[in-house]
Amino acid sequence: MSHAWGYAASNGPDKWADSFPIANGPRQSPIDIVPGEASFDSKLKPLVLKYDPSTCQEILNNGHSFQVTFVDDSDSSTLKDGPISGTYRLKQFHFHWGASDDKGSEHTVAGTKYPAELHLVHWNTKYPSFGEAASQPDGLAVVGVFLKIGAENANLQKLIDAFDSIKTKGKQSSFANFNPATLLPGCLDYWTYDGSLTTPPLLESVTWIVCKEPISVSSAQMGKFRSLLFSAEGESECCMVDNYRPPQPLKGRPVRASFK
Ligand SMILES: NS(=O)(=O)c1nnc(N(Cc2cn(-c3ccccc3)nn2)Cc2cn([C@@H]3O[C@H](CO)[C@@H](O)[C@H](O)[C@H]3O)nn2)s1
Ligand SMILES: [Zn+2]
Repeated sequence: MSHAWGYAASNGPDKWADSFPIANGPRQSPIDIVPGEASFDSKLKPLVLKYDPSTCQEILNNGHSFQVTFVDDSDSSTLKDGPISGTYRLKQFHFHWGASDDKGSEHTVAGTKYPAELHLVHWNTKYPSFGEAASQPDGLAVVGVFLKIGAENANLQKLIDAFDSIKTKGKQSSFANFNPATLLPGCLDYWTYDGSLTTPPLLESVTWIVCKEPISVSSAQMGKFRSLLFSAEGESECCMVDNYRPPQPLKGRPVRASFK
């Protein structure tokens, strides 16, 4: 497989190890989180998330998901405390979702799949850049938030309203003054473990912080996610769905809980 990875049978997660052998590494993500096997750690601090909406830059279809990218040249939007030490800057957030409401999340909870999962990607400012941090074992911290079918989510709707301008791969448009904190659940209890990027290059540099409480999304809003395309303008249309990697072997890693 060339480096044109994707989620189809020909280039999807089962094929990634051909070009990215780390796919079979010791700390791959996502995982199935089994609450009864997670250990409460009283030393884990509450998450401190400080986001400045003015650092929100653009929304883009990168051919694998859609992402909202932030200006990260200062400590305006950061993650601190929780399981990490130091300051991590917000780089971007994106989602993974399914072709139907019964699947789509990357992490699962005792085998339960959610229809989608939000990832807020942060990099450790002890390193000079995202790219440098991405190759370090403590370089990245990703906050995962599950989406559960329920009431329409007005904050997600602000993203959906921009979809017409990013329908196809490579499309981007300016996207200003969005506060990612509006996508966080009310309770910030979390599970945490050492893992990896869930897309190639699958680098084992991520401290995962997965929130226990989901946020709501309506089934109609999920339908709008599925109106995006993996394909570029002029190519045969391929709906952007099932852009999730399935759970990977835990290989003895501890999963800690910030709550009893
Ligand atoms: N499912 S998840 O685990 O959360 C994520 N999965 N992938 C994510 N990103 C893509 C990515 C690419 N690379 C990377 C690192 C080193 C060499 C080549 C590629 N790491 N993560 C997050 C992401 C990265 N980027 C861009 O990566 C470039 C290469 O480092 C960098 O020059 C740009 O400044 C930055 O914008 N954007 N998003 S997150
Ligand atoms: Zn992701």
